[in-house]
Amino acid sequence: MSRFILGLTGGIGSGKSAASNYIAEQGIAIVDADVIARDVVAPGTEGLAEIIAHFGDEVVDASGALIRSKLRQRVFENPDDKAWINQLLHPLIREQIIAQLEQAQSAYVVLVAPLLLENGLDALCDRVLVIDVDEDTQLARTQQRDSVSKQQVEAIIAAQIDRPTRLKKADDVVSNQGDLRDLYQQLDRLHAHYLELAAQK
Ligand SMILES: CC(C)(COP(=O)(O)OP(=O)(O)OC[C@H]1O[C@@H](n2cnc3c(N)ncnc32)[C@H](O)[C@@H]1O)[C@@H](O)C(=O)NCCC(=O)NCCS
Ligand SMILES: Nc1ncnc2c1ncn2[C@@H]1O[C@H](COP(=O)(O)OP(=O)(O)OP(=O)(O)O)[C@@H](O)[C@H]1O
Repeated sequence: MSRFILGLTGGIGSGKSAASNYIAEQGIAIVDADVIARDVVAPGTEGLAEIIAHFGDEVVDASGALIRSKLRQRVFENPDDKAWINQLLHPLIREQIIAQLEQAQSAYVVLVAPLLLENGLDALCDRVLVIDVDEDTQLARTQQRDSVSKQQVEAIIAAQIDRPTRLKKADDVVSNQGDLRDLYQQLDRLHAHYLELAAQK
């Protein structure tokens, strides 16, 4: 692929969506793995049919839609269930990511994925930007956003790459410990840099 692809990652609740929404406002195309992860289990998909065959009818509601909170509980309480859902969904997600990256049209393209480094999706990218916060901030912001227990967020953090390893793999790091204005200021500088790098490619 000749276009410049920025991989954007970070742990749960680090601010990936806040960062990518801001970059999107600058006219940059975003491919979001979390959005794709929802599409591949939408009603009527092969992905959802396999989930029902494995977990049973209790993970879907009366309309046939996946009850995500139920699956989340199963997946992050049971390592075998987590391994099973990952082996089902990660190839489907990867395939869609590649298709969307090929179609994206803008000065550069951002691939946002919580498991960018864990799943080797960084191989698709020219550069990796990590959104970084400490674990207390991850816990506080995720619990404020979702109705989810501290224990469950801790289990999700434990299922992701550890912070020092993530930071070591980054080309660029943005700290999101401050307020959103502070985040946007750091992103403004990087965006200008990415436009230059993309123009050189
Ligand atoms: C378990 C599910 C149904 C829970 O859905 P829910 O709507 O509650 O959460 P959502 O999808 O928004 O994910 C929230 C965050 O959890 C983390 N997370 C999700 N799945 C995983 C996973 N398999 N391993 C580690 N962390 C994960 C990410 O940081 C993500 O941003 C869902 O996360 C899922 O289908 N996960 C498997 C697919 C996957 O790996 N998605 C991540 C994108 S590649
Ligand atoms: N700098 C900030 N100050 C205060 N709140 C913030 C800041 N950045 C993000 N948030 C809030 O913290 C929560 C988590 O941010 P966001 O959803 O962007 O994280 P994420 O990395 O995309 O999470 P996930 O991995 O769960 O998809 C959101 O409710 C968001 O509005």
